[in-house]
Amino acid sequence: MISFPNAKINLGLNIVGKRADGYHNLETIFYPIPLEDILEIEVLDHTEKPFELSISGIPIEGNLANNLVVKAYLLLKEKYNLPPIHIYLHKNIPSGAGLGGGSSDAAFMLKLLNDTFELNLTTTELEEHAAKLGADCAFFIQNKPTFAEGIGNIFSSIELNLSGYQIFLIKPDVFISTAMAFSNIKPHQPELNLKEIIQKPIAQWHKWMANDFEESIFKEIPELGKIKEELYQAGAIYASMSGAGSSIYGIFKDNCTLIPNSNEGKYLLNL
Ligand SMILES: C[C@@](CO)(OP(=O)(O)O)[C@H](O)COP(=O)(O)OP(=O)(O)OC[C@H]1O[C@@H](n2ccc(N)nc2=O)[C@H](O)[C@@H]1O
Ligand SMILES: Nc1ncnc2c1ncn2[C@@H]1O[C@H](COP(=O)(O)OP(=O)(O)O)[C@@H](O)[C@H]1O
Repeated sequence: MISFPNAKINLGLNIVGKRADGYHNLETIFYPIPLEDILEIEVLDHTEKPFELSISGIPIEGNLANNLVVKAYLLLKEKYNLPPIHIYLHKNIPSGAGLGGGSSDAAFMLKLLNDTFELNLTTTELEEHAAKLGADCAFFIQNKPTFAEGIGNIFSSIELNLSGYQIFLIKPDVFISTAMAFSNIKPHQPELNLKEIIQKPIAQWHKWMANDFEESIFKEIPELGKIKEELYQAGAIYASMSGAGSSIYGIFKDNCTLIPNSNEGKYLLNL
């Protein structure tokens, strides 16, 4: 069975407080975008190994055994005694990009296992399992526009439809540490709640909606701020960094003339 885990962008990201455990409370909107990995599983009949994993496409750093698709499989195997499987993962979503690719792979793996082995897990049960694998992971179970708060793990669905718009996404070749990004932030309450901002015309969003990571990250890596500026100059009606970076996106009213090139980390997507 095959599935296509998609990426997300953050529309606005407010860091609203620091918690006693050192983590930060935030408010953001996760919006699914059609940039997709490919994930396939096949039952292995004659093997001693619990699983095999083949990965292709954009390289992922880190140990294969730490891959979130493996963690998702082992999580359900422990409870439901699943047979050995071969996992094929083709990465099209750049990692370390603020696009949630790893979390999406994990959530789609849970859904794939649920369907393939007829586990009859409910959406809520799938979300509970996903939450154990990463804060934003559960978002990809329902995979629809969502307002997130807490550490990015408390969800409420919102009405927002950007169909007909285009998004131009740029993943520059720079690394940003999420922990470092958080440590440079002074939490504050936004002037206007994100749920109210997205009711306004998109052309007004830039007046109200911000990604709180941008200020310090753009100071450290001016190239990123320049990319955002260039997206506005090219006609974007709203542009922002996604998550803790490093990708930057611009939303266009179906008139984007920028040239995509996935080898250079540039993507044009129809929403
Ligand atoms: C900020 C977001 C918003 O979408 O960025 P992206 O991952 O999408 O870029 C996410 O919540 C990122 O969550 P995630 O990427 O899972 O962060 P983790 O690896 O769990 O955390 C890395 C480090 O960031 C800090 N951290 C993370 C989440 C949070 N709410 N408060 C924090 O202070 C902690 O120091 C933690 O050790
Ligand atoms: N299937 C996967 N795809 C991408 N990254 C993965 C995966 N499994 C584990 N990771 C690890 O998760 C980290 C964050 O990846 P990802 O979720 O794609 O980025 P981001 O948190 O910036 O949205 C990567 O550096 C990688 O080491």
